[in-house]
Amino acid sequence: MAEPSLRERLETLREQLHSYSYHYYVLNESSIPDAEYDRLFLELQEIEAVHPEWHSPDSPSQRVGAAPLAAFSQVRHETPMLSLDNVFSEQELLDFDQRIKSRLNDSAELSYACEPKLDGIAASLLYVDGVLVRGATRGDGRVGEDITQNVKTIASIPLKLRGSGWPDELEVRGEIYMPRSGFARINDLARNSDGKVFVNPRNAAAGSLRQLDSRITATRPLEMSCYGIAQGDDGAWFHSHSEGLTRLRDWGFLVSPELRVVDSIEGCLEYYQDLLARRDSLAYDIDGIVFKVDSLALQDKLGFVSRAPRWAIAHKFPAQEEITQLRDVEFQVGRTGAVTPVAKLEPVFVGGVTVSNASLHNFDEVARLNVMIGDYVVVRRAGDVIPQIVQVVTERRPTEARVIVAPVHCPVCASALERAPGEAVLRCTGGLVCGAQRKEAIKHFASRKAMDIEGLGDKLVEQLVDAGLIETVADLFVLKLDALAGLDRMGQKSAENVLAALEKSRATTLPRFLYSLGIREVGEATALNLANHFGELPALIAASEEELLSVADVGPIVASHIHAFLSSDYNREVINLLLERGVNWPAPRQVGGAQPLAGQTWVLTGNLESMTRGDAKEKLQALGAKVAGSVSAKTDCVAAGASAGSKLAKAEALGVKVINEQELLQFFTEHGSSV
Ligand SMILES: NC(=O)c1ccc[n+]([C@@H]2O[C@H](COP(=O)([O-])OP(=O)(O)OC[C@H]3O[C@@H](n4cnc5c(N)ncnc54)[C@H](O)[C@@H]3O)[C@@H](O)[C@H]2O)c1
Ligand SMILES: [Zn+2]
Repeated sequence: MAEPSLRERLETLREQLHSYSYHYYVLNESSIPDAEYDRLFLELQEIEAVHPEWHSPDSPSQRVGAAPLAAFSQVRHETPMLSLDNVFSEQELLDFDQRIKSRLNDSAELSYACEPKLDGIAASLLYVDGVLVRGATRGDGRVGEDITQNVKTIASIPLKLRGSGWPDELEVRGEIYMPRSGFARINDLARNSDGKVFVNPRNAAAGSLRQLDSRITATRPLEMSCYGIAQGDDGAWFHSHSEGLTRLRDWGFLVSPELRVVDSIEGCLEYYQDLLARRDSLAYDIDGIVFKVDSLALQDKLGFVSRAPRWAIAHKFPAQEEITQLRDVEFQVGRTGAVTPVAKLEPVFVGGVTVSNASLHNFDEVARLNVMIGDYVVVRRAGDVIPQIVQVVTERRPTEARVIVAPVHCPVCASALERAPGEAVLRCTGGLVCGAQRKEAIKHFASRKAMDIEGLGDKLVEQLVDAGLIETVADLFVLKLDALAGLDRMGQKSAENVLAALEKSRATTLPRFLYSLGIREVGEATALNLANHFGELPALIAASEEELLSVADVGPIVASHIHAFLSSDYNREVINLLLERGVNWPAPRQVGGAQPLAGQTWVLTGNLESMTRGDAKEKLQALGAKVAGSVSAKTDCVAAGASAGSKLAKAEALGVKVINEQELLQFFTEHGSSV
């Protein structure tokens, strides 16, 4: 009874895997996440293991990659380019080690080379007499595509070898990949120009490399990291994998700086944990670790199976892309009124965390993804980037899937939504009438770089607004102890602390104050420029759009935002209340020519006792100085606090003027900047 259906399952799996592989290897797209592919592949292998009589040489389990595209000329690999077997758990890795040991009668010399498993596309480079003569893809492992012109555009691939001692013929293998920063860059470009947006760096690398026009490849940020040497008959010039790679490095190839050799499987496990912990901070995607028996003599003894060597294994990391269902879409309103569609997902474990929300950014993105409620989607969480929906698994779209309809009214205040011409973003027109915008505006006002009100975090702001205790930022300064202490999870002591922090925050600076107002597109730098330019608030409020345009870094759009904000009666009322309720900053100094440090570059280093480095920086900037992070011959002065280190030493070496904290304080006092 069960037999026929298992057989059917096998056929379905083979068919599906063939189709996914075709998309992946030939079209450079993924129909499903790798993790899903791996699960299906494993299921296939398990059925085939129980039913060896169903063996088929054409099964995906027996094959490497896919046949080359006819558009490229073909390259035959003298030494086949194989795949790797995978393990997903510590136990499976220990089993691998046991298998190795039981195959080798003597495993005394057994050590493993450990390398990151870069997620890109495998390539082979052939050098004759030290000159690159051919580049090829893996293809189906025996026949690949000739991509010589394309690999020549990749800067980390030497066209001629450095040093000496290479064999007459050298075939090097490695992974061509796209670093995450380059991937983000080309996708941003594509989004802004309606170009092709890639799902992940691997697809981007494959698509960029397999171009018939190498000029396109040349514009793509690709790199190649080498991890192997195809041994010809005269493979006697190196005796271990790691030795071979070290030679490659000498000859000018990029070899992973993470390469290590360990003498036991425990060392492999440690290596795995170490790199897993650092995964997000690497410049490129890796999907696991590759462990290889280091000794070539032992590799020879172990040999190969159909699609992979016995002496190597890939220990995969938890997936950074997973499949899940889009349950619903909610609309969030931000500080500037931008309405963001947020995907509510069936919770899924991806990139090391459980993800249940993902931003869909805006309606252009919804349209580009062609995503509907109820769809199965691929969620990617890699590096420190927030989770993204990168793709819809169209073949699994349920019949009851619903279109995501853009709202016409703000979900929070019911004001009309508008979409400025040429903008992808939908905005609530309610301004501070809108509760959502108000909450966000208050959170921003209290934040560290703004009014820096300690203890007034996001949660508390929400509570205060929801309880009707505050409506605007000005209301913060008339909060009563009883009301505060009466809030959930608050208590007398914390309430007192919040009031003390509010009291303390009243004394601020003009740039901070301007920044804290949350005017669209007015960040810290613009706020500082505005303060320096106008010197005092009334002059800024009275400024026309034209006058605003003469401020450094203020263009027409920013000028119109500033003008609109400061012209609103509502906003002016809030500003007046803030001033009435005690928010203040030091009186202005002479504006313009009176900036004693104009044109100078200063560097702050070491620990200051009387103020934070941020405060000192603000004061120096207010006096006209540019504050840099490193010392050079162009530095005018270094202010060094206690235990200053290398920057101080460098200043001294370069003969740059150095002052201590006392002298810095003195300077501030002389120039009317209170501390
Ligand atoms: N999503 C899909 O639809 C789909 C389809 C087909 C394959 N896949 C993915 O591809 C995998 C199978 O593909 P595969 O056979 O190309 O390769 P693989 O990723 O399982 O392992 C072999 C490859 O690893 C690469 N590699 C990276 N670093 C290496 C190193 N240091 N040493 C040796 N090799 C290194 C090489 O390119 C090599 O060819 C599957 O596990 C799946 O995740 C996904
Ligand atoms: Zn609103």
